Order: sequence, then C-alpha cells, then structure tokens
Amino acid sequence: MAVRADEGILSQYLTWTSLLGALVIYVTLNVIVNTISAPKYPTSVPWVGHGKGWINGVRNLFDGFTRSREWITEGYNKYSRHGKTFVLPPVLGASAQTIIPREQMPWLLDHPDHVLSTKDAHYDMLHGDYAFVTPRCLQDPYHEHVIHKNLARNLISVIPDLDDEVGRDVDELLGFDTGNWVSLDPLADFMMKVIPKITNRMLVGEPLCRNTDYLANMLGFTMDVIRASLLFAVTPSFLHPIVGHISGLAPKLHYWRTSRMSIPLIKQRLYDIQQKDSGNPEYKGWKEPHDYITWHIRTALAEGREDELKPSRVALRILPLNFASIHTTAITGSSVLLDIFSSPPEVAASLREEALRVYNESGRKWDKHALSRMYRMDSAIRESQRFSAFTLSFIHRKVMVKEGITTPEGVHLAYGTILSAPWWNVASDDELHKNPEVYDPFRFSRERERFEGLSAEEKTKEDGLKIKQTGLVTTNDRHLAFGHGRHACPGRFFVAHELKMMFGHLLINYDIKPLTERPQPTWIGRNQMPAKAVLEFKRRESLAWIPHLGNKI
Ligand code: HEM
Repeated sequence: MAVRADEGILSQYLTWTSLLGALVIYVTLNVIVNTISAPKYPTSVPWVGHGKGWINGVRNLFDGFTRSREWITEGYNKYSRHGKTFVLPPVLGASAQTIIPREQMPWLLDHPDHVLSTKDAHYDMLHGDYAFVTPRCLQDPYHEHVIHKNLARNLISVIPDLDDEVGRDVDELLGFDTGNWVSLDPLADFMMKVIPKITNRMLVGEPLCRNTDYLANMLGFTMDVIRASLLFAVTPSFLHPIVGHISGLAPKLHYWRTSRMSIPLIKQRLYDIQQKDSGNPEYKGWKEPHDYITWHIRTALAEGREDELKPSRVALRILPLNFASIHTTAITGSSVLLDIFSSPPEVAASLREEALRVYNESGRKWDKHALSRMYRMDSAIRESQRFSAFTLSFIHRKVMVKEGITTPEGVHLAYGTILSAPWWNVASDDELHKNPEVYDPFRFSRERERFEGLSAEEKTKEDGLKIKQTGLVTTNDRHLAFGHGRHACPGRFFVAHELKMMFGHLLINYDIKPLTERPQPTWIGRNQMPAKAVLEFKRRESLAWIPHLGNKI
C-alpha cells in the first residue's frame, strides 16, 4: 500500500508541466549566475534588445534566440550607419558583442594581437579550456600558423588531387544513371557527404580521407564543439570545470579514434622526411605528398618547434582544421546551389557554358589558370555569400589590455570585451550594394568579363586592379564572408578552387532541376539554420561541349 501511495505522490508531482517548470527555473538561475560572472560589458555604449540590467539581461538571453537578427539590424540602422558603436546583448550560448561600425574597421584591424586578440576571442567563444582535447590546442593555434604559411602557396600542387577527389566523390554519390533523377538535400545529403572527404584529401591525403570510421569521428568532434557552446550556456559558471571535464570526454574520444588512424601515417611521414633529408639514396625519387601533414612537419622542423613534431600533436592539429572547414564550406556550397537553381534557368546555362568552355580550353582538366577564368562562377559564389550570409557577425576580437582600450569615438571598452563587425547588415546594406534584396549572380563578373574582353591597349586605360578586387577571395570592408585583415580566413583560396571545381563538375556532368522558389532558412540566435530542401540531379548524356563543334548544352 505504501508503495502505491508513493507512486501516487510521484505521479502527482512528476508531470510534464512540473518537469518543464523545473527546467525553466534551473536554466534561469544558471543564466543569472553566468551573467554575474561574465566580463563587464561597456556601459557608456547603447544596447539594443531589451537593454541592460538584471531582468532585461535574462529576457535578452531567451529572446535573442529569435530576435538577434532584428536587434542587430536596429543597431546597425540607428548607430553603425552614423559611425557609432553599440552592444548586441548575449544570447544563450554566446556572450555580448560590441559591434564596431565600418568606419572604425581600420582601427579594429590595425591593433596587434596582444591588444585586440582573435585567438583569445575564438578561445572564449569555442570554450578552448575543454572542447579541443587540451587547452593548448587553441592557446597556441600552431595549425593556423601552418595553414597561413602553406596552403595558398601550395595550391598549384594540391589542385590535381582535388580534381581527382571532387570528380570521384561527386560521381560516387550521384551515379552515372542517365535515365533517373536522384533526389538529395543539398546540405545534409550532398555537401556534408562530399566536403569532408575533399577537405581531408588536403589535410591527410588518400586513402584516409575516404575512411568512413575516420570521417564519422572527425564529424563527431565538430559536433562536440557545437554542443559544448549550448551546454556551457545552461550550466552555472562555477560548475564549468566539472561539466567541462565530463563533456570534454567526447572530443577526447573522437580525437583518440581519429588519431589511431592518423598517427601511423604521421610517423611514417616523419620517417620518410628524415630519410630524405639525411640523403638516403633509396629516397632519391621519393616525393613528399602535398598535404597538411607534410606542411606541418616541414614548418615545425624549419622553426625548431620540437613539441610540434610529436605524432600525437600533429594528429591533434587536424581536428580544429576540420572544425574550421567543414560546416563553413558545406553551408556556403549548399546556399550557392539553392541560389543558382532557384534563379531563372539562364543563370545555370550561363555558368555551364563558362565551365565547359574553360574546362575544354584547359585540356579537360581543372588547373589554377582555368579556375581563375571562371569569373561568373566566382561571382555567383561571392554573391551567394552576401545574399545568403549565414551568420550575423564576423571578425571577432577580444580586448586584452588590462586597463581596457578606447575607440576612436571615445568609447572605453573593458578588458575581456568581445568586438565584432556586423557582416549580415553590411551584406544587405543598400548604400553598399545595388538592390541588395536580389540574388544577382553576375553582380561582380559583368564588369570583369567586359574588362577581360578589351584589347591590351584598352586595358591600360582602365583601373584593372580595382576591377579584379571584386573577386571571391579579395576581402574588404564590404566583403567580410572570410573575415578581413591579417586574420582573414587562410582557407579561402582553397575553398574558392574547391567549390569552382565542384560546381564545374556538377554542371558539366549533371542536370539539376530548377526550383520554383528559394527554400527559406531559419535563424536561431546569431546563426542561420540552412533550409531543408530537395534538389534533383541526373547524369547528362553528352558530356563534352567542344567549342568548335558547338554542340548543344
Ligand atoms: C566557405 C568556407 C569558409 C568560410 C566562410 C570561412 C570563414 C572564416 C572566417 C570569417 C574567418 C575569420 C573569423 C574571425 O575573424 O573571427 C576564418 C578564419 C579561419 N579559417 Fe576559415 N572559412 C572557410 C573555410 C576554411 C577552410 C577550408 C580552412 C582550412 C583549411 C579554414 C581555416 C581557417 C583558419 C585557420 C582561420 C583562423 C585564422 C586566424 O585567426 O588567423 N577556413 N574563416
């Protein structure tokens, strides 16, 4: 009987409503504790959202989930357009950001890292204490240094591998059936299947780049980092060390599993490089593979970084690079597909004509010269980054000076303040872009194609440099999709080649059914959740468009 009575009491109190209520109280209390322990935000600067203060602080954290985009737009129109700074309130999972107007961007970018630090901003935002296996990984991001130093200058050697990988992975996924359509979600089923393999071809080479166990654990790691942001937001800060060490087991496990496969490869590479350098005659004909592992070892050897030559350390470095590359590239690529295939069919036809022409002219292979002449594709990708910008702000910096720093406008920013630039608003500003609400794929290539069509003599009369600066990889204070300044994304040259090759291959070899309208993404907090969509692909019957035969496309 007693048991029955207990069960009665339990079922009376353990209702969905009471559980939900307890959850709300728990989250609210934690949010309050976290708010008290957060760095001091500037008080002399206007806030958007519900403003400052206790109650408003809690309201901001929850409302920011659905209203951050509205708030940053309000701040942009009210303050940024008049050269003024404002604060975008914290939202669950992300701290407040002090939004710097475009006019003050040179000031923001000119400061050395010990005054305004990108590394420390990323460390805080990504919970570097726990989420990257060891705090050292982001405290000393040597992998970023290696990528800055090597990726762009080695692209010519990487392109043949990419060409092989892109064709192989896309064809494996979409097949060769010319009679039936294959339906896929462009992000989940297409980009997220292909991009990890291509990225890892550059990082670790083949065959590991296609190993399903390795890729599943690598993707598992990237998801651990994303989950950690939410977890820390709903946990009181005094519990972070405990929760951090527990939640940090998942990235450690994913690291361990990937390293079991990458460490033998790294050890072998270290051995081969050592043999080659010591003049072993058997290694006379041995060519170093062009991948991150080689670049890392070569850079660490040249710089005397013994600590970075440990195989386990090299294996660790590959994880944050996967994190920086995969979702960013996959989301960008799927937006490009949706933007192009919800435009009038002439857009895809024009891109296909360019891809076939360039491909055939370069002997039916992709090389640096061929890819640099895909002006329309370059423009369509850049325009998609603008039109479908997937996050509100980029260019994050943390104030590192203990006494704080004062902006040109006279605003004092305390130690620990996170600064950023309002990318989403810059991208849709009608003073910076004509008809910003329209996806105009050839916005940046029309002028470039006209210029390239001029005679050598005519070209000397124009400002060619300015025209060329509208390219995808050229960052400026209107094109912040890859950041700007010395910490701008060092992977952007790789991305530009990778995506042009992939879209070129798709257009040449596959038909894609146009969409009647652009599927709309949703926003959660400061980030876009890409639209769920279905694209239909079918292998084309005739592949080669040979200009002098002029066969139909
Ligand atoms: C479309 C794909 C990509 C986009 C949109 C993108 C975007 C960005 C942005 C906006 C930043 C600067 C962040 C800030 O200023 O706060 C950045 C930094 C970085 N990206 Fe990318 N990225 C992409 C792909 C890649 C790839 C493929 C790699 C590596 C292979 C990479 C490696 C990095 C690294 C190492 C940094 C840090 C640079 C530094 O702090 O000095 N990214 N990326």
